[in-house]
Amino acid sequence: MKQKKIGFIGLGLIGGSIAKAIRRYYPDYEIVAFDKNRETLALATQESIINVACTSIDDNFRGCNYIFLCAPVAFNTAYLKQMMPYLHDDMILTDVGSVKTPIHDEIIRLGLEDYFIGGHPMAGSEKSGFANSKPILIENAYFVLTPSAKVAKKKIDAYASFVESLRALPIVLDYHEHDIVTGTISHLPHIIAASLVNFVRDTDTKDELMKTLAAGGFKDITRIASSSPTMWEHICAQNQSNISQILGNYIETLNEAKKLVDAGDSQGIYDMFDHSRNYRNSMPNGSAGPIKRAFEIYCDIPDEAGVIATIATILASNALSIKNIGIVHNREFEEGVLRIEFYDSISCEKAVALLQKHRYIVYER
Ligand SMILES: NC(=O)c1ccc[n+]([C@@H]2O[C@H](COP(=O)([O-])OP(=O)(O)OC[C@H]3O[C@@H](n4cnc5c(N)ncnc54)[C@H](O)[C@@H]3O)[C@@H](O)[C@H]2O)c1
Ligand SMILES: O=C(O)C(=O)C[C@]1(C(=O)O)C=C[C@@H](O)C=C1
Repeated sequence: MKQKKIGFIGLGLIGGSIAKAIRRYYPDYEIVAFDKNRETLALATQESIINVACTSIDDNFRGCNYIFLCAPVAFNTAYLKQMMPYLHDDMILTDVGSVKTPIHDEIIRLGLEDYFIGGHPMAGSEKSGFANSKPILIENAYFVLTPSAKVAKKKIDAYASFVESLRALPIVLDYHEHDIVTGTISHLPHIIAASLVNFVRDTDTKDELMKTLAAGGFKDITRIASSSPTMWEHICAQNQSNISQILGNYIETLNEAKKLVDAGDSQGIYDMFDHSRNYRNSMPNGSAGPIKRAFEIYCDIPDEAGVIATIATILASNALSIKNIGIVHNREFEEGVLRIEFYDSISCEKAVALLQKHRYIVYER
């Protein structure tokens, strides 16, 4: 079978992670990449992730089966015209940008709808660049596909299968709807996180007490405030009208919360937290879709000798069989936690209760 050729324009966190996943599952595919950063290309070549490093968009991109545009969103759109000489009937042109309407508008303007299916992995990190990319980043994450109106169904099916084979979860959406949904669940939270951090900086005491005392709550809600300013400047400009509308509605919600506090409305305040807790707890933690959910829990462990043996003994002495156990580092638990896999959901639930009783911090995903 002829091996495929994949092109990347931009090989940072997301481009690099997709390229690494392709290299993992399709070691023989040819990967060509252009990135404006030469060190990135050198690193990707050194790690044998790419076969060809391009210092411009050149003839190396001829004959690609897929071309992934993985630069900041406005640059992806700006590159479309330059991609035209490299498009052919059997290929898919795609992107990974966090906003979809402007790139689709430009695709229509240039008459490239037969080739283009927008893409957007719903996974990421506050860290950027190829050095932080990992094949596991897209694993079990939704990967939104926004097909152009004229693209062949067989191309959509092929792209969805390719995404699945990289262990991500394809989901097809209309691109306008995509921009409203991501505006609410991704763009708004990034603006809230950034403005909250800046609010603390601006109102902190002289001796920076707020900065010193900020604990789990503040850190949980503001991790993403460390994200790339360039990436977010592009996203806010490209999804401007949706974000403006959503921000306006959200400010109304904040005003409602202020009214409850001002009025000392204890029932209203209770309800606000009760409703949010119920809805947040109803959000799926495990993977949905075609990839089977593992019955696993994650446990914070102290850095002490024998701790894994202690946990294994607690579980075994309560007749809970472990399928797999080991320390993991992934996009969520970068410092590393103990991952324990069981054979069924009941064992999982019993293990959580048991370990919590022994004062371990346990996460279910
Ligand atoms: N970071 C996330 O959480 C996340 C998640 C999903 C999608 N995205 C989208 O993925 C895209 C890339 O984001 P990222 O997080 O990988 O950013 P990144 O900064 O890690 O990577 C961007 C890469 O593009 C290169 N680049 C920048 N301008 C370029 C240009 N003009 N020409 C060629 N290369 C250029 C940079 O050198 C870098 O290697 C963005 O469109 C973003 O909206 C990001
Ligand atoms: O986990 C993170 O750090 C992210 O911000 C990832 C995140 C998000 O969830 O908002 C960021 C931008 C994307 O387009 C998709 C995913």
